[in-house]
Amino acid sequence: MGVGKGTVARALVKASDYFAIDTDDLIESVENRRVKKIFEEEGEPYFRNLEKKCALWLEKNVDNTIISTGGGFFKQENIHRIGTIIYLESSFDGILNRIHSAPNAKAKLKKRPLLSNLEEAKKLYNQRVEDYKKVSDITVNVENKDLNLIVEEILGKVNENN
Ligand SMILES: Nc1ncnc2c1ncn2[C@@H]1O[C@H](COP(=O)(O)OP(=O)(O)OP(=O)(O)O)[C@@H](O)[C@H]1O
Ligand SMILES: O=C(O)C1=C[C@@H](O)[C@@H](O)[C@H](O)C1
Repeated sequence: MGVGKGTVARALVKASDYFAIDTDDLIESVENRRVKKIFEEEGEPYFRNLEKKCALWLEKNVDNTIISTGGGFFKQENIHRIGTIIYLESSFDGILNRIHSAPNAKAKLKKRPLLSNLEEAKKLYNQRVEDYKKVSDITVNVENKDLNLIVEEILGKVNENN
């Protein structure tokens, strides 16, 4: 949430032949409602089940594509069969600064139910940070780094990895 997935994905599309999709966007599209509404109206397990369905579909049907994912998507059992996993690394404060300095900061915070309580969000970040490192094939630090450099690093590391 707020680490720059969307921004980085859009820059990667411009700089390469890849196209990009986003798991939260796919889920919102098939449900015809926002993630926040899905959490409110159906609860988190229902959302996680949609992520699972999405993960199985991605594994079977999507290749050579940049897939940005929701922050909890890494837990999907088939994650390694979907593709190369890139971790955009940042401190919690780095993420918060990003979100707060975004021109649409208020809307962004409203959209993300798990960010509504900062203490809880920090707890979740601390719980996940080691798992993110473990699950990823490639790590790119994005804190205070120019977008062009991030793109260059990702494309370089993906080439090395394949
Ligand atoms: N390398 C960067 N340098 C400076 N600002 C950045 C960089 N990457 C992203 N940002 C800014 O940080 C904010 C959050 O980025 P973005 O919306 O891409 O995050 P996200 O991870 O896709 O968030 P969410 O999952 O909540 O949609 C945006 O205002 C964006 O312009
Ligand atoms: O970190 C998470 O678990 C989430 C992040 C968002 O992108 C959404 O996928 C949803 O709000 C859950």
